[in-house]
Formats: sequence, structure tokens, C-alpha cells
Amino acid sequence: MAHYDLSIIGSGSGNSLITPFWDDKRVVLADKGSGGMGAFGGTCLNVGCIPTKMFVRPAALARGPEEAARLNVTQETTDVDWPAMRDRIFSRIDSISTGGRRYREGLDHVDLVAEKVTLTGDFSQAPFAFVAESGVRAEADRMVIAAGSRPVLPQVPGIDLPGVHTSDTVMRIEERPEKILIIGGGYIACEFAGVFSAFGTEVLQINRSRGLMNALDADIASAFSAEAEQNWTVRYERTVTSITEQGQGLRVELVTSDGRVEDHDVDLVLVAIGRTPNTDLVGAAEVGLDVHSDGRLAVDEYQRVLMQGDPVEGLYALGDISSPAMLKHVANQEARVVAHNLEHPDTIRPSRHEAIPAAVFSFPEIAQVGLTEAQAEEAVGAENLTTKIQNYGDTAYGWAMEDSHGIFKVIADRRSGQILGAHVLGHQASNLIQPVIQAMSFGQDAYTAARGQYWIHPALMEVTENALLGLEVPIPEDAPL
Ligand SMILES: Cc1cc2nc3c(=O)[nH]c(=O)nc-3n(C[C@H](O)[C@H](O)[C@H](O)COP(=O)(O)OP(=O)(O)OC[C@H]3O[C@@H](n4cnc5c(N)ncnc54)[C@H](O)[C@@H]3O)c2cc1C
Ligand SMILES: NC(=O)c1ccc[n+]([C@@H]2O[C@H](COP(=O)([O-])OP(=O)(O)OC[C@H]3O[C@@H](n4cnc5c(N)ncnc54)[C@H](O)[C@@H]3O)[C@@H](O)[C@H]2O)c1
Repeated sequence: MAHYDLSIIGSGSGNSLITPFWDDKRVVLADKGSGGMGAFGGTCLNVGCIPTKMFVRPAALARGPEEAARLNVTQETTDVDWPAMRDRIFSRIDSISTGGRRYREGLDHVDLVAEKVTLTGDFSQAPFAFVAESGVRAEADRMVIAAGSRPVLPQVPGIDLPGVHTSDTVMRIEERPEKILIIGGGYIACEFAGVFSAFGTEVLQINRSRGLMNALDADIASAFSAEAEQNWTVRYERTVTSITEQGQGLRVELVTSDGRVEDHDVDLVLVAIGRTPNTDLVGAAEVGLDVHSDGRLAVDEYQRVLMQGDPVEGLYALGDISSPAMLKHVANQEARVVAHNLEHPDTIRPSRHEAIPAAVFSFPEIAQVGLTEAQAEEAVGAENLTTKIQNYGDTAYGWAMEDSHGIFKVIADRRSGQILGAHVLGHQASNLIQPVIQAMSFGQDAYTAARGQYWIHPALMEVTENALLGLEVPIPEDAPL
């Protein structure tokens, strides 16, 4: 069996661990490949954040005429050239993925194993071994499990029909569908509903529960659901029971929560009902590693993998396989921590999981950081909270946009001015929220964050400033004016 200094499973965020520190050491990197193409480089690059957002931008342009009409400009979207758009997006992505793989293959000190691998042997101490499907075995003094997550599929008849897609395959389809049924009410379902509806596809989105994006702050979830219901067809409290071929398309049978059965004929079905960590694919439980009830590999704050509650020296995990937040910026931060801890075993550092922001690039866009109002009530008591909802439409740039739906909600502890959370729905939400993420990360109180800096007038960012200024928080005596 080949012996290495470092073994990494997963070429997504795991790929960034191969720093110059390892130049004079031996590294093995295993990856079975992402999506239908078996691509190198993980989810974000090949089938996740990056290609989805490359579709979100043209979708925003396709919606241009709606906004233009509000502002007395007549525009028309005359064509959306799906094949050309798809090829432009993936020619860029595929060349980065291929280039990344070739670069790794060209390094003398790195061996690539382009196969599914499974953990094997004793994992209570180094060396840690894996075995590939071909039988290739490798062991290493240190190992990082960065094997990510995969889409969950409902176990219904017809789920394996060619017209049924997940985010892994839907972005590479030949033609834009005329009619699509999207199952799920979370991030992926809402982002694709926003994209396909903008391109003129008839979208029917179904969710098992009532409302969309239900994990978010209740004000944002209900405002988003109301907007989505205006922009495409949304049906709640429905579950898929079967999918069958019908002519060139698919017939989807649904059952409602009160037992009624519905049939819908569509060209394509997109399943987006959550993602599960790949702990089972690597066989983590089989070698005795701790796995949470939701399937995540258990790690401590230093990203060390746990076995019977104790960290295993030299064995780390990061990203979707172990993280409470399946987000690329979180996986990247954890990868920086693991890289440091591998290189400096005597001064290991913890991961930072406070003030984790997220955005949903749907229509409208959503961004959030910190606690929802319900969580904040639970944490400090409703009587200690102050909340402000700032309408975009009540700021100068909001007037310029004739905006009628944008809201910026911020929640703070009224005793200290500590910001507890922010929740934004509307144009550029993912950018407008950043000053609040910064204030929370650096421990700035709401008033200082608002008044301690200039805000360019009359930029849209005044929404953020006004939200912070609307909180009832103490104003320090020497506060900036
Ligand atoms: C459609 C979509 C859109 C998204 N958009 C965003 C976004 O806008 N912003 C954001 O922050 N996050 C987004 N995410 C989430 C983000 O992509 C993930 O959180 C992130 O990519 C996880 O990185 P990772 O390194 O943990 O795993 P991955 O990048 O998935 O890497 C894991 C790798 O391990 C390989 N692997 C798994 N099991 C084995 C095995 N047994 N043997 C060998 N190889 C194996 C896989 O093939 C994969 O290449 C999105 C996700 C999806 C699906
Ligand atoms: N912009 C981003 O940051 C971004 C984008 C995409 C994905 N992601 C990450 O990927 C994760 C997975 O995304 P996702 O959208 O698949 O999951 P999700 O957890 O966000 O949403 C799953 C949705 O499916 C619904 N659902 C579950 N089972 C169902 C069933 N049987 N029938 C109908 N509906 C059902 C749930 O009610 C929920 O609305 C996200 O949680 C997020 O961490 C992030």
C-alpha cells in the first residue's frame, strides 16, 4: 500500500489544502468527480454556486422589461438563447475544472485517485487508509475528509426517468423546457424557479409544507413567498407520489395534505428537497467515526474528527460533510483552519461559526446573518429586543427604483445595542447586508456601525444605514455624530 504524508478525500474545498508546505512531502487526493460529467473541483465550481449564479445574472436581465416599465422605459426580452448561454457558462467552468485537474496531475508530489474511495482499517490513530473501487489502497499520516454532500431524492416510482433532474444535471439540458415542475421550497428550488421563470418557462413549484424558505426569519419567508406566488405558480402541502412518461414529457402525480390527487404534465422535473452529507459514501460509521443523526460527520471546534466523542489526532473534516451550514464560504473558512492546523499541530486554531451569512439568489434576492426574530426572542427575551424593518422604498435610491417590495430587517439587543441578526429581501440583498456582517463580526454596536462611518448619498446602501438607525439602542456619550 502506498504511504503518504497527507490524504484528502474531495477536490472541492479540500483541493485548497495542498499549500506550498506540502511541496517536499507526498499527498494523495481522491475524488470520484461531481455531477453527470464526473468533473474535478467539487460542487461549487461544477454544479453549485458558480454556474447557478452565472444563470441568475442573465435571468435578472431577462426581467429587465418589468422594472423598465415601472420607470417609463419600454424594453422587450425577445430571446433567451439557452444553448448559447449554457455553452458559454460551461466552457468557462469546464476549462477551469480541467485545468485544475491537469495542474494537480502535473505535480510530482501529488497523486490523484479519480475514483470513489472508502475508509478502511483502524481509524483510532494514524496512519489512515482508504481503498478505491479499483482496489487501489493508500494510507497517510494525516487525512482530511472533505467529501461534501449530494442531493436527496424522494423514493417514488419514476424518480430515475431521464427527464427528472437535480441541480447536478439540470443546468446542462439541451433545450430550455416550456414547463417545469420544481419540487422543494428551499435554496435550490427557489433559485431555479427564479431563473427558469425569468427565461419564460412556465414554472410550477411545489412544497410539502406551507410557505417557501421556511427556515428564514418569518417576516422574510412570508414576504418572499408572497412575491414568488406573483412571479410563478406555487402550490403548498403537496407531495410527489409518482412520475411517468407521457408523450415527450412527464406526468407527475401529487397528493395534497388533505388526500386529493393531482396530475401535472410537464417537460422536466427538478428535485431540490435537500442535500445529505456523504458520510455514508466514505463509510465513516463503518470505521467507527462519530456521525450525527442528520448524517454529518462529527468534528470538534478545530475540525478534528471525533471517535466516541474524542478527537482523532491528525484526522480532520471540513465543508458539507461535517458543517452545520452547507455554504461555500463556510467550507472555505474551515479549509483555512484545517490547512493551518495540519501545518501547525502545536498551535491549532478553532473554526469561526459566528455571524455566518447566507444569500438566496432568487427573485427577489434574500440575505441573512445571525438570529431570526424567533431565535433572538428565545436567546435574550422578547422584552430585550429592538427590531427595525426599513423599506427600500422609503429611501432616496428606493424612490429612483420605484421599489415596492424591498425590506431590510435588523434585530438588536436594546440594552447593549449588540446586533443579533439581519434579514434582507430585495435588490442586491447579498451586498447590502455586508456592513451588518462586518459589525457583528467585529463586535460593533448598531449605533456605532451606523454613525461611525459615512454612507454615500443617495446610494442604495442608505437602506442599511437607516435600518441600523431605526433601532432603539443606547447611544454612547462619545458616539460619533
Ligand atoms: C445548486 C447549488 C448552488 C449552491 N449555491 C451556493 C451559493 O450560492 N453560495 C454558497 O455559499 N453555497 C452554495 N452552495 C453550497 C456549496 O456549493 C457547498 O457548500 C460547497 O461546495 C461544499 O464544498 P465541499 O468542499 O464541502 O464539498 P464538494 O465541493 O462537494 O467536494 C466534495 C467532493 O468529494 C467527492 N466525493 C464524495 N464522496 C467521495 C468518495 N467516497 N470518494 C471520492 N470522492 C468523493 C465529490 O465528488 C466532490 O467532488 C450551492 C450548492 C448547490 C448544490
Ligand atoms: N445561495 C446559496 O447559498 C445556496 C444555494 C443552493 C444551495 N445551497 C445549500 O445547499 C443546501 C441544500 O439546498 P436545498 O434547496 O436542496 O435544500 P433546503 O434544505 O434549502 O430545502 C429543502 C426544501 O425541500 C422541502 N422538502 C423536503 N422534502 C420534501 C418532499 N418530499 N417533497 C416536497 N418538498 C420537500 C423542504 O420543505 C424545504 O423547503 C441548502 O440548505 C444550502 O445550504 C446554498
